[in-house]
Amino acid sequence: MPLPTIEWEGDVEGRIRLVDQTLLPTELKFVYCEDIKSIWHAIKTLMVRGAPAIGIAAAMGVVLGIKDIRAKDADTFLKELKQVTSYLSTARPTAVNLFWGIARMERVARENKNKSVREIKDALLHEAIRIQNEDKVICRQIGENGAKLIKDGNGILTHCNAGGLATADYGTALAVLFKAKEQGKHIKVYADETRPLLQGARLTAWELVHAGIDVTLICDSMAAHVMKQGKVQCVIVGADRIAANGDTANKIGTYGVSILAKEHGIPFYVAAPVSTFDLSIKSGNDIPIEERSPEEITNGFGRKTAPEGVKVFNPAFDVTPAKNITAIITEKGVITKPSAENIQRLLGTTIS
Ligand SMILES: CSC[C@H]1O[C@H](OP(=O)(O)O)[C@H](O)[C@@H]1O
Repeated sequence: MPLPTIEWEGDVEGRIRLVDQTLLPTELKFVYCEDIKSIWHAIKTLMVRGAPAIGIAAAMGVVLGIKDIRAKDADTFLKELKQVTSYLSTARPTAVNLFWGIARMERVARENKNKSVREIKDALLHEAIRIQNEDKVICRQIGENGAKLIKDGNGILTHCNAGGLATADYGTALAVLFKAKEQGKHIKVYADETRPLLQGARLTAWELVHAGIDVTLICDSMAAHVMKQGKVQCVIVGADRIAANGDTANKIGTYGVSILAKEHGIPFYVAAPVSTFDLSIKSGNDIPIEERSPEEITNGFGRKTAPEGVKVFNPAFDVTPAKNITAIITEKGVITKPSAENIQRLLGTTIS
């Protein structure tokens, strides 16, 4: 049974329960967020992370935030709701799902503005839970669509974690692997450890070991060698924001892997829900790239690994150009050789 990454407990006065992913793989611990500051902190510090999971966390964070709104009328409530959503929007900049989740909540509030404040709050809670439950279905559809690209005996390289822990429970890139295994395909996965926060080593390897999938952990710098040895027949990664032309922001290092894949004639797949597309952004040049603290590199997991005062550059994401992407796997279908035209053809012009 897939592990629930994040769930709501109770009614509108309830709380969020989530897996604290910073403790994995050594400790599986559920923690509770009962106010908006604690969910903001959980997103910021990657206790909960991964674009779809961040979207769910933001939506549930809105429900935490409105607990403190005492407005009796809908107009005042909507004004105070804006303060809640503006605050949540500052947690992390790159994964568009955070802003997509918030926008869905704001839309529901507007649609219910002629009701009582209590009814609006109930509608917002239902929407947050709907977003979580939709993600469970969407990820399984991504798995179904992507597994068609996987052949029995394939070696597959992945980067970072786009597994159940990055979503409600089933993953995007890893959903394809889970589905391929369910179909009886024998696959061998090579998981990049993914410096500096090691989501590949700590999370992807953990998920795949528990799923009984053959996984080999490698350092990021080994990907080229493994490809040159003919061990990899395809690469599959997640995404945090996909521009209208198919340029894709994902964990730092993904762009380099796409170049290596191209050099070795290996298909490079991105798996992502439609909600990760940002059609308001024409190309990857416009995707905001989060920069994180130097300590993630100089004090990785509690050990000093760099001289005092050394300059550090720590972008958490990079952008893979559409020309390096063989196909984008979504719940609506597979977009081969992604471009503004075929993305619009599959998605239409708006993303709900
Ligand atoms: C299914 S989205 C997963 C995506 O999010 C990760 O970033 P972070 O761990 O910083 O939230 C990484 O880019 C994954 O590919």
